[in-house]
Amino acid sequence: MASRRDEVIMERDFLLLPKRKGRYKVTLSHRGIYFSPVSNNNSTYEESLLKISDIIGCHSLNKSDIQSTQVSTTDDCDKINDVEFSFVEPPNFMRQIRNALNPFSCGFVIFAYPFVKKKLSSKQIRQRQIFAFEIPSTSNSSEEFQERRSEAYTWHNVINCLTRELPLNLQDLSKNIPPERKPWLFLINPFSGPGKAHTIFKQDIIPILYEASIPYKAIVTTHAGHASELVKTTNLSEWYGIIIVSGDGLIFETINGIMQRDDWATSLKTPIGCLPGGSGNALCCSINYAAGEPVDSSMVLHSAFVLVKHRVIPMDLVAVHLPDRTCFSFLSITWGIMADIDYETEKYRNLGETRFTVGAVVGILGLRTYRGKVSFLPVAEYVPLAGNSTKVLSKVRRLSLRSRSSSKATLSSLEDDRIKTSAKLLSHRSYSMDENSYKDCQPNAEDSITSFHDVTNGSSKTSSLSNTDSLVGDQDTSRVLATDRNMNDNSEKRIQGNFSTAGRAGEANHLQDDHNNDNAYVLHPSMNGLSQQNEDQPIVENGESFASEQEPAFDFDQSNSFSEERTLAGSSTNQQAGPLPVRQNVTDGISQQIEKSSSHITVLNTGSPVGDGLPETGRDEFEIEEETYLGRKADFSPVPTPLLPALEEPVPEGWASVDGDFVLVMAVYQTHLGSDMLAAPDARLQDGLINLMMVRKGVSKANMFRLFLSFSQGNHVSSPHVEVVKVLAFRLEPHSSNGNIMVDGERFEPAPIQAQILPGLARVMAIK
Ligand SMILES: Nc1ncnc2c1ncn2[C@@H]1O[C@H](COP(=O)(O)OP(=O)(O)OP(=O)(O)O)[C@@H](O)[C@H]1O
Repeated sequence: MASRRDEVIMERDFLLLPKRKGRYKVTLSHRGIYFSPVSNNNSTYEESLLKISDIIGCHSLNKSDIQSTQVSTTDDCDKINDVEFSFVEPPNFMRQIRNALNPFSCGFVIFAYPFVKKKLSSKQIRQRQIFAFEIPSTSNSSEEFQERRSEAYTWHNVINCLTRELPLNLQDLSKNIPPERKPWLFLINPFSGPGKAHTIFKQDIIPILYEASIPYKAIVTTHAGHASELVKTTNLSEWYGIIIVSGDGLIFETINGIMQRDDWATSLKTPIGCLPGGSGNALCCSINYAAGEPVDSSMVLHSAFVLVKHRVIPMDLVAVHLPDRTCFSFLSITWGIMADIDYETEKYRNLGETRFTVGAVVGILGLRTYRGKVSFLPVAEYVPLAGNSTKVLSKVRRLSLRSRSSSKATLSSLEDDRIKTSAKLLSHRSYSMDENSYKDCQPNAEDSITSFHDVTNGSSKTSSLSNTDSLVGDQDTSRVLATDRNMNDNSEKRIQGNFSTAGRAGEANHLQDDHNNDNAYVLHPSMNGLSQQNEDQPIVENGESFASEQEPAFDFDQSNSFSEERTLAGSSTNQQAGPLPVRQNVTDGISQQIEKSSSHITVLNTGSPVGDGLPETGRDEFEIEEETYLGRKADFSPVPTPLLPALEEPVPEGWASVDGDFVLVMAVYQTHLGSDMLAAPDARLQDGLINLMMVRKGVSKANMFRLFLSFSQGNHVSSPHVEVVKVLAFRLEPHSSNGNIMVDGERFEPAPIQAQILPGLARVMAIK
């Protein structure tokens, strides 16, 4: 018997359906469900383990429960539930289980997605496995049936609590009843990428939602801008989260729609999930990568798994000031070859990711350069290239970031739905990157000594920072402090900004404020019914595959249930879309912050760019509202961007500038720009940093080919042709109107733009 290190929660004998061949001893622990045949002789059997971390749901096996759920459809829901049940037909194996049930069967079905080795490959991929456990009956009495039934419920409920990471009452297991989930809102773009988003949703996602007992509503977008219109007016509190089944364009549209609401700060707490339906799917790739899931063609299943098993995690956004508006980006800003590839291959989006490969070849063969100026606020010392040489004489120091492991502290801090974390800017050069807590970084003597990772020689150093220009990051103490040579003895020129992140409760909290949803279009998958197998995914029981019968393909359009826009009957607050958060220069922002005068968060005067309009006497310290970004109090006010002056004004002191000819300028804040483009390998969803990369004129086409080939592994960051700088803010000033500027895949005319990181502003459904 396998050794177990965790506590046994429940244990008893079961029969394994549909065969009922012999009894199995089944033990439930926090780690998983162990089971092995009960032998009548002395022979020993190997014990199997279904890990809780691989299980997405558990349904009751009780036949009467299944029937009662099926007949419990109301008039309102009839149509939807017809769709539900006609689509989620039991697959072959599930049908066998269903047929094996009798009216007195009691037990539970487990839906798990463990990693298995892919056939003819060394790759590990997740695969659906279904196990049905029935409690053997000992008599025909109704008392015995009731006992078995209530015991089966307890198993089913406890397993669901464990899979949803809900706290368990170990004293009285029957008290563990997981709360119903709040419905999820899916927005599906039928024209994204190769146009498969709708099919993916029907074939791959609905069964998984069913297995995980997640109620949902799906809206297929009918036009560009549809998602934005919806999220601007919908009562978002009705939904657990918004899940985008598309590419990155629809995520951009959704986030920017939310940011146009008056209550943007509150609304942005609605978690955003994504499923890969587009051609690049950069956020899906980045989320999968952060979760340790494969980032490849099997991504739909892995993304769906991450989605169902997610926690709510803060994600950085970037405020982008364009000449005529502000938008909010979650992915990247590109100019030069990457932007050209992205824009010029849009017409080939039906090729999926291949369009980027074709575009790269065309782009490199006709390599273009663009003249302009890039200014930025680095978090580490920036050592510029010598002249126009493509050889980096001295590499930029980069930060050594924390590991990608999950931060329980962050998650638990979110559950209070209060600010318990904050990132502080102690000066233009200092920034806390601690994922766990963004602890206070009040300057003191200790702070002047800490360590940084110097990529030039790969060594960690301890450095005294007084009068240095280096970023200092102490990973262990969660402190980052740096002093700026220009600011050190000049408090008037220091900025001390604080970006606070307020948390949203994780799922457990969401569930607590669940409510009855009477929306006619919300689908409620049965908690107890049986699911259709995704035909691409063989069902495996104990490692044995069960070929599924060919199910007739469901005609989605005929159902008329998802293929058209649905009004959110009863779900709209009729709230007017708020004014687009306007670009706010530092002066305005700080003036406003003074008016609010609050505790906790302190912004010191930034010096020159802030000068106008501020009282001379008030320059040292201004206070801004607590919960600047995410608290409810931030609603109805523009998003503060204290690092950015007005676009017409010069950049502040302490910024670096590079003027010249560029092949590429790229600012990335997610790891991936596509499944084959590990653009910023050490980026994190919530590290509060922009990875600014520049390739200057002079690089040969052969080297550009090499550079693009090295992209898939993220090795381009160590290429001598690529400058990588981690920055908090930057400005890009093209000297001509040629080319394209792409923000999250959306094109903008080449014109001056500037951007600032907004740490942890959004919420995503991910696993860290
Ligand atoms: N029904 C629709 N008809 C036409 N355009 C739509 C519709 N729904 C959404 N859109 C628009 O389609 C655009 C492209 O979508 P999206 O970026 O999600 O796909 P993609 O470009 O193929 O994927 P990726 O960004 O990953 O390359 C978005 O800007 C969105 O506004």
